[in-house]
Amino acid sequence: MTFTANPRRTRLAVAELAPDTLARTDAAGFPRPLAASAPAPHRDPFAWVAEIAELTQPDDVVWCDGSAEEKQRLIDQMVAAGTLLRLDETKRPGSYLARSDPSDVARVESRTFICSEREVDAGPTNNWRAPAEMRSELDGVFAGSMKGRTMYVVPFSMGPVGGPISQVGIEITDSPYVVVSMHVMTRVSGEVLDLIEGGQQWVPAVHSVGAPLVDEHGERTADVPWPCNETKYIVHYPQTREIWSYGSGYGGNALLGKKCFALRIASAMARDEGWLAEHMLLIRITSPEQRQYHLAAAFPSACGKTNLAMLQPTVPGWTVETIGDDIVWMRPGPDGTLRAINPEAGFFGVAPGTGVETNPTAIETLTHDVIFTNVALTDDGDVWWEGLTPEPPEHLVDWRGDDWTPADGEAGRPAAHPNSRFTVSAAQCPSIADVWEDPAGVPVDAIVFGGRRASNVPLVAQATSWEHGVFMGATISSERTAAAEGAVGELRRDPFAMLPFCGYNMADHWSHWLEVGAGLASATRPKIFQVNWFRKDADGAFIWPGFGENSRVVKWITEQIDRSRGVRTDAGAVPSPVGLLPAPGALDVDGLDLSDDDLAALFDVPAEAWLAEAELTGEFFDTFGDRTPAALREQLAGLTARLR
Ligand SMILES: Nc1nc2c(ncn2[C@@H]2O[C@H](COP(=O)(O)OP(=O)(O)OP(=O)(O)O)[C@@H](O)[C@H]2O)c(=O)[nH]1
Ligand SMILES: O=C([O-])CC(=O)C(=O)O
Repeated sequence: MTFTANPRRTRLAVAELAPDTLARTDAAGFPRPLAASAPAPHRDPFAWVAEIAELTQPDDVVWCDGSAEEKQRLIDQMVAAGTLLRLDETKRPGSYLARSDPSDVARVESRTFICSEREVDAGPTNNWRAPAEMRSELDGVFAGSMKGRTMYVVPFSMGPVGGPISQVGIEITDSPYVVVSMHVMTRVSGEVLDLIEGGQQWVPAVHSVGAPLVDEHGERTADVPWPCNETKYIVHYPQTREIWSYGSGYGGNALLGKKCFALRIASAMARDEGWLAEHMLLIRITSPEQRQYHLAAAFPSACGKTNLAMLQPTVPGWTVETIGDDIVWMRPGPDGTLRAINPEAGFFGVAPGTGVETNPTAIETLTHDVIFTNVALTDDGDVWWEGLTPEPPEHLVDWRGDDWTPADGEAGRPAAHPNSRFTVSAAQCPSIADVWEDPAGVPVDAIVFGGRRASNVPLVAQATSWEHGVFMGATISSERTAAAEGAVGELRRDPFAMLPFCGYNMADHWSHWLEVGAGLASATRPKIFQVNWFRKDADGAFIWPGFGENSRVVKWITEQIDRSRGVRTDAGAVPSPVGLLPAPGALDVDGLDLSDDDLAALFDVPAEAWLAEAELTGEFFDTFGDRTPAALREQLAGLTARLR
């Protein structure tokens, strides 16, 4: 095994990592627990790297520094290995296509585990396993898992390096695709090691594709473009802040700064430390009067966060700037406002459905320096996916590498995988706000919860109080999308859009939200709203035009904030059993091809259906037993009474 030291840290010679730190037994001869058991904040990163190398047995260990040269070197290596295909330089400069193994295309929620000491602390919505049991299982799984491969050590920051709301981690991975993606999605930097040495808490994250290049006889085996393993583990120890991921090279399973750290582990940190880690986009809105508002919105995976984050308003005089499209960390500031950052540095966005009509900003963002995964390849070396252009090209190579013609599409075989993605730096997004990297964050004025609902849920409603808003968040249901394995279209509860991402008991998450809200200054406490772009008519067509037209809803939301602050005195809303709805005429629908019946259908609150849903909400709350906050039970009783 050879170690390539981070050039900034020459003292990391292999001799210094040898035998002491690699010993598997302590001085008294007892088996030493593997890296996985020491609480993260006190762990020595160099000893930890040595332990993981000892366990996984790679050929080489390479410390990554986040430089452009490092990224290009790995890209060139992946092009040579067939993992990446270089796209035509004149059409898509600096861009590449990866085709994953067809079995490794989305997050695997059934193999995602929250290993808190007590099952009740993971709660009924998470897969729980006892930490000790999982640790010993993973010791076996990871033993020798990197044989024949290079182990990369990737120090990264979520949020600007050293910022007051930021956090750091180190991902160990045997996948160069993951390293290059981490370069785009996080801030990979040697400075992170300085922060860790200075005593900053950090999250150790181990990732292996689970495909050693040496067989059971010790013989070298050939590599494949997308190595992975049928068996997968996405494991989190929220109490000791650790992540172990095995068997997948894809997105949220493997880029461990994203869902694993920035949501599952960070949500547990946030609960302990009084802040919030949420599955949200973050935008800055400027009105024609130059008033500014910051809006954070939680939607389940593939329900429109990236689209709303890059909204091009159709209402004249308004602008929306992007700060983040997937994850938001919010911390009460010294002045009682809620300050928010986007901890990521890039977008890992859904390709299908992204076109000039729906998200022109994304299309502009994607003109160069992009890694596409599982989209289709055109005959002239560019990419295509369903929704990029109204008509598909005459011939394509589909996401599996097979020939494809429009007839295949008509036969129900999409050219791009429904969860195909682009990985691109946020800095190259034309609508990125100049404050997007402000370490102190932006003050949040509005919090929005959304989902994909064909019926029942109105286009927009405002919560009547913080508690009511938390109730709205806790009761989100949404139709399943292709972002995770499972039946697409099936309605499932997705509280706070965090069902797959909360690293502790979901009901405790609701209590935490109630507490954080109570601690905010009442004058600037964000107002909470619920939206639904996806309501359908009897023929199954979307009633609301969506996309850029969502700016009309955003405008009403900001006007409601103005009203709450006395900036406007006109009546903007009328009560309904489910919250405040826009008063007649208050939602700007000028110029939209929307009949009065359509508008009525968008805001219809069918009492019967809502009562049935309220009953199911009661059952859902019961699954959390007495952990469900009393305030939410009161909200449910209030809703039921109003509906009756
Ligand atoms: N009908 C309709 N579809 C929309 C709207 N906004 C987004 N979509 C579609 O929803 C899909 C997912 O949108 P994204 O914005 O990528 O979703 P996301 O929430 O960022 O997804 P993740 O990256 O998985 O978290 C795309 O196919 C979009 O075209 C809308 O306002 N109306
Ligand atoms: O994590 C992923 O693989 C992709 C993603 O953003 C999501 O599913 O919300």
